[in-house]
Amino acid sequence: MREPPVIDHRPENAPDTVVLPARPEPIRVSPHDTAVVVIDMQNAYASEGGYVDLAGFDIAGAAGVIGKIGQVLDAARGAGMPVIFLQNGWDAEYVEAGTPGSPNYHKSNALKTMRARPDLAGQLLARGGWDYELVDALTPKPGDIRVHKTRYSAFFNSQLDSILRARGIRTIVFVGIASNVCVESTLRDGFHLEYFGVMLEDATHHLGPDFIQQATVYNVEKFFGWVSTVADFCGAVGQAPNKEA
Ligand SMILES: NC(=O)N/C=C\C(=O)O
Repeated sequence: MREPPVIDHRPENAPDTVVLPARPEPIRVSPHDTAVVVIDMQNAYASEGGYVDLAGFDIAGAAGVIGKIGQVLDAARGAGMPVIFLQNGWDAEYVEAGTPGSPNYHKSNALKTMRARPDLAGQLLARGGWDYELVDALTPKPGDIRVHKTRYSAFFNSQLDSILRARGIRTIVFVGIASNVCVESTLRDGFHLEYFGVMLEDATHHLGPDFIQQATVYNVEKFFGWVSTVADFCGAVGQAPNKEA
């Protein structure tokens, strides 16, 4: 079988690019125009006692993902790529969460859990609280960027698009939780905004049964972007000249 062609959106012979092995095709990336976007690695989504644990989802896979994301971030920072952490949630009064006139009010499992358990009122995904904070192991380093978001897609009503465009970013490497909700929503919106989205499948984790992860990987690979792995990402960007050098 013939090898698939390398996907490359830059002029021929653009400097400082490396080929990232990916499905369905390898894709050429450059530290000059690639950012790593870390979706919602907050206690809410990755720690025992956080929102998704309290809401009854299985978070057993989250611990492994934290370590994988740490490897990705070390490689990205070493290559001079921007690292952008998204944090999902709302103000302490939950104004940003929406009223009963918002679908979010009815679909958010955090809001539903708090309505079912009044002892948790004010604790889930509220800015300033433990649940909203990033997990300790992924504390941002100097130069990393944090962006607040209030809905599943990190592009909606946030600073993300401006931050990426101001830095000339064209390719976004996605890691984080949950593959099938905020990662996929953001990658899809990125596609419609003309970003090339790459999901590192072993640095993401899903909410729901295991087939859900496969469904997201299928959607990304077939319709919205590219799927790669932590080892391939670290191997590829490890060869890229550091743009600060
Ligand atoms: N970060 C996410 O994918 N969030 C998914 C569900 C939620 O925030 O309720």
